[in-house]
Amino acid sequence: MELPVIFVASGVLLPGASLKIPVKSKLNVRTIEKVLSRGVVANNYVAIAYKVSSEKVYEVATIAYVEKLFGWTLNNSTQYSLDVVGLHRANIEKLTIPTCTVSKIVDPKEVNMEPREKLITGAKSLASNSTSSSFSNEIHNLIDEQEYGKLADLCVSQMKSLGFMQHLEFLGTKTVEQRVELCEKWMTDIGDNNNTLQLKVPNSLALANGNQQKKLNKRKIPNAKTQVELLEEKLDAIEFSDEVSDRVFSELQRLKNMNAQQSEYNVLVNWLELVAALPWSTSTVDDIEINKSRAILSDSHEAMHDVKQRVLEHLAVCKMNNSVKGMILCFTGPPGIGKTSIAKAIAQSMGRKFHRVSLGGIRDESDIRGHRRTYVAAMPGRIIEALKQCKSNNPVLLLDEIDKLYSGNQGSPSAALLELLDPEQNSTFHDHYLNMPFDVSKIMFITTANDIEKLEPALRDRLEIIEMSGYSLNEKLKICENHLLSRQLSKHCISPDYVNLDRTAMVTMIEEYTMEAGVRQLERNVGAICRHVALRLAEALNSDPGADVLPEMELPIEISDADVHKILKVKAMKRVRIVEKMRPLLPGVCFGLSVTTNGGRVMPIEASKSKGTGKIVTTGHLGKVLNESILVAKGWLSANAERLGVKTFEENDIHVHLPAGAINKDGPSAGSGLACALVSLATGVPLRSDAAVTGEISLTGHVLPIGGVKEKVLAAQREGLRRVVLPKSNEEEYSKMDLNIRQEMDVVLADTIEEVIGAMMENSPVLAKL
Ligand SMILES: Nc1ncnc2c1ncn2[C@@H]1O[C@H](COP(=O)(O)OP(=O)(O)OP(=O)(O)O)[C@@H](O)[C@H]1O
Repeated sequence: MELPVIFVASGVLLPGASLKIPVKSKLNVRTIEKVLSRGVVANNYVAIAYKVSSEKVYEVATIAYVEKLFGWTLNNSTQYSLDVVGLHRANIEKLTIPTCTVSKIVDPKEVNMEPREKLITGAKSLASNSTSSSFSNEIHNLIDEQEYGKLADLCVSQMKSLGFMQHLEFLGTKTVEQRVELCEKWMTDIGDNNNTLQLKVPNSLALANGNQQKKLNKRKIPNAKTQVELLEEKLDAIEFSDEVSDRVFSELQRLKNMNAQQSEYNVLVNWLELVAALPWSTSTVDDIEINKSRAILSDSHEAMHDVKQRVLEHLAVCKMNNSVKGMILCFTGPPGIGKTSIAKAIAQSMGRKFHRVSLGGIRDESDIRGHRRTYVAAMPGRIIEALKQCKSNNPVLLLDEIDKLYSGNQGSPSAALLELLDPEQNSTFHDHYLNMPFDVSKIMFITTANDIEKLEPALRDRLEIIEMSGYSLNEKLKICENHLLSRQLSKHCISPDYVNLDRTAMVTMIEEYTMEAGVRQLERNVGAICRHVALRLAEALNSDPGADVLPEMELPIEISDADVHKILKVKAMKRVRIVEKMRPLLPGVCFGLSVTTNGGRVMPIEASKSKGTGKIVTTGHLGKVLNESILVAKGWLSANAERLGVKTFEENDIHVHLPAGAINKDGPSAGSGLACALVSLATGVPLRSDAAVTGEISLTGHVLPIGGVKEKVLAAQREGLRRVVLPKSNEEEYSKMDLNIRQEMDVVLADTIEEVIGAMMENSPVLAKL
């Protein structure tokens, strides 16, 4: 049989025993990378071969089963750790690295063997000295079944005082008889030397001693004792760095010397439990294949081609670099557009674990870094807690809503994030509770934010920002058909054959019952439809509980747009179309466009005049920049009044109002809209009621670029407007938009205020004077 071969120079794996092999040599690492880590962690068999000198390999090997394979990188080199269980002895026939051909050494049946008293007594003594109940059970089973060869194997694997060569000698024995003899000999030797096995003690005395021991055990506080022992076992199995190891084991020693009644006892136990539960050296092996990643991303997400492309580029760099150090993605955009779900897809395509840490509303630095152990009810921070749950030190960690961190009295959480996300510092991330450095540099951090402007500049500087914008109607339809519907149907346990959701019904659901850039409300609406269908199905089933088929019901249940109105009218608020409410437009009213954290929206601008002295009144919670834009628009109009043949507002007071008065509004992009509203007010000519405008203006009449082009155009489309006037300088962003939207919308690119007014007014005498 041909098996991958792992070389070991100390420690022998006997059949029935298990062994943890830290794989450090290049030869073994290469074997693992070539053969073992190809997508499989367990279900692998290997031959463990023993190096007796630098050139010589012992002729007998162990065929072993790989229970676990861990991989991690240290100083740019990959290391592994194998957990193996011994199965058989085997002769090495041919050694061709990375594999070798071996033939099993088959033991003759053990049934005819006379009971071996010496072996049995020694084994029982070993069992009674052992703390592991599974080991003593196994010993007793083997004694009962008279499997003396296996019993000898198990006993010898526990004789820690034997050397490497002695263990090899034992492995090389060809018959059960030889094995048992050797084992008995060593049991006696050990008994002579240090009494470990206590073989010399007469049976009756040993029994009495055993009883005494049991009584003593009863008197101990069993839980407290076992807890510390278990902790020690767990800690022993972890590979710590020297610095951490010194600290952990000195604390363990302190715990052992402590009285369980002391108040610090539990604090120390909890701390050590955390240390033992953290993945200090446990990582998953990255499995990045660009084609596979591309397929995962496109299967799980509709549209967002630019974002997927950026993500693939990012994954390619991770693959080439074999590291994710210093690459922190930040998905930004309105809610419900798939920021969280694309991060999940990234983790899936890398073969890493995924964990989401929600940072919304955090005010306290200790939420991230933990509390010092001296505080009552101290806890580790969210990062260490996440690592504990992931059980791997290289997960994809999603730091959700980093724009919603606030600074409180207890320090600034953003400052703690700075250290966490700094590639130079995060290999020694310091959690106050853990109070030891933990290497978080292998974690792939992904962050999300609705409003990137709210981030601290230093934090923003660390992030690679990927802007995501809302979806058009067609994109939402595709998402609904291919993802949301099937997800909601399976959530409500409804077969897709039972419902048919009409396309017009979906359009109604999107246009009339949602007003969002993403698809979260849409998913909720689909959920409401599914609940309605579930109710109808359940009612039909109730009428005849024993029926296999649904009685008197035509399947699939057709859901038309009329049904959508019926179902959602009671459950969801029908959206108010502000544009329709304002039509027909009066002179002085203009549709502007703005971007909020919920996506783009159409923002009406209203201007009216009354007799007065040229004063300007503004209402609607306008910010400083917006107020200044009004002055700029008025200034431009006054300067050009003569040319346009309009009166300036010297004998009038002007009132400018932006509805939805409770919402703060600011920013320069309303400049073009304000200029249009004032020109319309001055001339008495209403603006087009199917058009919206956005753009900053200068006093001399130039139209300057703005942000959020896609969001604004999509908002206009959602509101049923046909024309959008954009600054010419934003042409590039506009040209990157979906072809369908560009064909559907009539977008005018303007460089000057005159061009804007030309596009916003039709058939007006003013146009001739421009
Ligand atoms: N392009 C898409 N294709 C398929 N499903 C999508 C797409 N975009 C969003 N979804 C689905 O919409 C739902 C909401 O997405 P998600 O929770 O990722 O939004 P988010 O951007 O993280 O929102 P928030 O900012 O509120 O956290 C999810 O169920 C997601 O699968």
